[in-house]
Amino acid sequence: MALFHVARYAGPEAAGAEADADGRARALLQRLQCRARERELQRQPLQQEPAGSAEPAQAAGKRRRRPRRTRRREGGGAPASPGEPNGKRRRADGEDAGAESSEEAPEESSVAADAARPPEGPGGPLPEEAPGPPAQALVLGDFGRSRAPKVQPFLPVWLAEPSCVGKNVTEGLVPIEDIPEVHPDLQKKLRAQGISSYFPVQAAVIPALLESAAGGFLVSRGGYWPSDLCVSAPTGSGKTLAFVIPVVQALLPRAVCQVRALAVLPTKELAQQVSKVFNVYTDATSLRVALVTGQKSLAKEQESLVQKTADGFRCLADIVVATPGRLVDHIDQTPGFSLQHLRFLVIDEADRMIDSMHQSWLPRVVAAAFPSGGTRGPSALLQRTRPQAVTAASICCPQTPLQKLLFSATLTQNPEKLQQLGLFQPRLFSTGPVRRGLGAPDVDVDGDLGGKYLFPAGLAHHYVPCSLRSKPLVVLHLILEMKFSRVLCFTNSRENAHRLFLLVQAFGGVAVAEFSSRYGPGQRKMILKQFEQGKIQLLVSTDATARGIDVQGVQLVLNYDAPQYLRTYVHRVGRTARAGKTGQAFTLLLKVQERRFLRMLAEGGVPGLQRHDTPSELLQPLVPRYEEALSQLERAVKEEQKQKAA
Ligand SMILES: Nc1ncnc2c1ncn2[C@@H]1O[C@H](COP(=O)(O)OP(=O)(O)OP(=O)(O)O)[C@@H](O)[C@H]1O
Repeated sequence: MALFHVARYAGPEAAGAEADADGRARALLQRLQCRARERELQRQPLQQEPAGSAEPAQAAGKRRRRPRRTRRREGGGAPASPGEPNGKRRRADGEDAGAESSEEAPEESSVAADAARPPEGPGGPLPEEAPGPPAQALVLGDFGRSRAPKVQPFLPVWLAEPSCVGKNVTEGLVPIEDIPEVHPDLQKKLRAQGISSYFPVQAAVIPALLESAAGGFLVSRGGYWPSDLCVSAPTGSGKTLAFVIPVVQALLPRAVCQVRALAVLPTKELAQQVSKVFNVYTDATSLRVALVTGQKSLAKEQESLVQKTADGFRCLADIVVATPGRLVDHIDQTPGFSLQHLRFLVIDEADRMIDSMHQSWLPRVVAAAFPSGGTRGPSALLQRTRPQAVTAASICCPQTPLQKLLFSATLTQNPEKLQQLGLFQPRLFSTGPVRRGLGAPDVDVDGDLGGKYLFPAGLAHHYVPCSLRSKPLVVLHLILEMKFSRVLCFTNSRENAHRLFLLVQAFGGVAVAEFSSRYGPGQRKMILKQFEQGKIQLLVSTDATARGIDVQGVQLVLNYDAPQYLRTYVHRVGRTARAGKTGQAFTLLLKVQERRFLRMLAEGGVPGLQRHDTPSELLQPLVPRYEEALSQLERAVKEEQKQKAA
């Protein structure tokens, strides 16, 4: 006889494959429970309900639908070809594969949450397949009988009590001269770039980083290792300069050329963007920046990293900006590429990089930075060991510490995920919301009740209810009506991006281009450049441009396909309203998507979401041209399919 029934508790942040597997298992369990309940109800109605009452049947019907809802994916429709496969995951080339997909591992997926939620209704009988416990048995996690109380996260102190940073980049600016610790040459460069004040996140992080690097390349005063830093601030709030300035300054007194700073980013485009910023601030210094993303051949990249000399190898780069896969290639295959002097490891878009930890790039970097075999020669003097307690012995040898710097607009608050990064006495800088403790509501630094993430103050959020057939028409209407010169439109798959691009092109009157893994890195670079230059009015893109990409003057972000996860929404809409500017975000929603999407945004604390209706009278004038464009699209798609088959 079973004494205990253990109902498993799934944490709120079930993610990735685990969540999928869990979700499937739970959906199966729910289906079994529902079936058992239906059978029970069929037996009961004669006792409880008057004959002919429709309620039990309805109730059973309602319950029957629940498990199906947990599996549904709201991918949105194909632009012009309903019935086409939609939202299919596709591996893009190299590092960008994950970025292309709209399926960012959910930080907290509502679908998973739905699946994890116990079946509703008190006193529901247990399924026949799983006979109930004896009356006197202790039932652990008895979800079937009572609703499980929401588990409050218990956060470590460093996560629960961050250093608060102002969220608004138009307020609380700090004039450059008010942070005199920044090197005069760098101040001059900032001014030359048109920057006269630091944004709040920069004003908080730059002095903290400079202070932790005050001991030069060696451990800080008193032999203490510097804390690793985590920075969570909204999109477009200037996080890049928050690490570029202090890293460049710390490396300026360059005794010998070694890789002392490494920035790892999830996509080639982002890495390129960050290396460009490093180049601006290292210009006219002796510091060299190398970009390793796989855009060039391995041999070409090796030439920028190391040079063979008579007695070994000479390092050519002080700062390396890399994508994780290519970085590991160089650790494995580039003779003389050493990370033994690495002082800063910058992990930008850190939550996304944690998702890519299965590639094991971080353990490889750490192993390369702390070689176990011991070093010979002059550098043996600075041989370092992993962080340890400060003792008289540990401070008698000079040591170069390795400091990890994490940045993201959607930094995870999940200690288990962060633990994978092996952070040393971490310190968090956050624009909130701050979790004040068990049961207390989240409060942001300005005292407002906040949601999960913060958004740029100048961003206006809208949603547009529409049907699958009218989606492309609504896009055309919005673009033609609003007359914005730079619009970024996101789809959930590269097929959708391609078809929408072909359709808008066939419609005419809009300078349109597409951005996805259909194009090679060189072409993608050119497309982004043209978009930045204003030669492209509408860029239809997969999520490859959703994160970090900083294109000046994007006034409108259109979610042609609604994003499935809040994190994806935060990053997509964050391509506009950057650096204190204003911007608009419109999300097209099918009827079936509305409820879930609005709930997701409400939980995420999206401020002032507005409904924007597009009555059919407004769309009507576009219909004749649109239908012509549709037939052109059909022909183009057939032609492409023929070419593919040939
Ligand atoms: N102090 C400043 N004054 C004016 N503009 C700034 C300042 N700091 C950064 N910027 C500009 O703000 C824009 C956004 O900066 P950045 O790309 O670093 O944002 P971010 O916080 O990294 O955004 P995301 O989370 O989307 O990657 C850039 O164009 C940058 O040049």
